[in-house]
Amino acid sequence: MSSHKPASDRITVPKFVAMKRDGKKISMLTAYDHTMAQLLDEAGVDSILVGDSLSMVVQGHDTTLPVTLDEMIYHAKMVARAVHRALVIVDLPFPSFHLGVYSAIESAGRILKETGAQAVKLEGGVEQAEVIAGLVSAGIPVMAHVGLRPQLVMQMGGYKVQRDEEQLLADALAAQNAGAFGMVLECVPRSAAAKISAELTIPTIGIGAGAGCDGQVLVVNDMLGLTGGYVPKFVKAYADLRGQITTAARQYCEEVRGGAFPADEHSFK
Ligand SMILES: Nc1nc(=O)c2c([nH]1)NC[C@@H]1CN(c3ccc(C(=O)N[C@@H](CCC(=O)O)C(=O)O)cc3)CN21
Ligand SMILES: CC(C)C(=O)C(=O)O
Ligand SMILES: [Mg+2]
Repeated sequence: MSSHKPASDRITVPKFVAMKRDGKKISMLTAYDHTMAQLLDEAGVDSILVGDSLSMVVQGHDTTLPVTLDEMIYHAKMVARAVHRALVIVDLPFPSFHLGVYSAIESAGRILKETGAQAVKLEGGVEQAEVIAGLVSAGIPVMAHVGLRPQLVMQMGGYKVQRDEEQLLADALAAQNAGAFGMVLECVPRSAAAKISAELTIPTIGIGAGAGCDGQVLVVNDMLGLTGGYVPKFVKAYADLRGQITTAARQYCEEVRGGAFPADEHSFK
């Protein structure tokens, strides 16, 4: 299916960055497949993240560590095929950027070549500055991810609010200086997030980081009320799709069992 929208509608990396300068808040949501990406793009979401959260949300793992680069690429292809306006960003999974700049370019290069996405995201600030700079010098737009970094869950022993302001600012500045075009700020006190956002020229996209960020991101399953297990405190439920899907599926089962479905209009003469 070809797009009828002019190419000028597309949110490119420079347009994404300009939204901060223009004082426009940036909306971002995750998506992992074609249907959801199409819905979000048509709803006008500015950016769609193919997050490694798909390890938990789609694949049912306990952490984001198991998802592979090949699996990220598989999902990113479905998403990018559906999206005409939003900036599509793909998470570099653990440990596809930890073996040095060379391996990071190999991983991120595959994402850009094979999926149709426009940028990658990686967890890290100060300690990933060299990798960010290497990717940028290869022409690959990089979003950083500072604060709570779910790929460090084994070291942290859980998902906790990150309160070391000095470290947070150092990470954010290192990512910006290395050439990142934006960054996610995850699970940091809102005062720290606001201070960092004011300090930086590139946009900050908050998740559990308060209203002072330049944009917001949520895991789409969480905000739609689709997540079955634990949902973090920073999530707002904009729908109850679990309830609606359960009701619909129950009704279907009843109607099949009782013979009410299919009616004549759902079959052929
Ligand atoms: N469905 C889903 N939504 C997410 O937002 C998400 C994932 N999965 N998986 C990867 C990470 C993990 N995330 C999480 C998970 C839990 C907390 C959490 O429990 N936070 C505590 C703070 C506890 C503390 O600081 O001691 C909270 O009370 O919300 C935060 C972020 C965010 N990401
Ligand atoms: C929640 C966002 C920021 C993320 O990294 C993910 O979905 O993996
Ligand atoms: Mg992620």
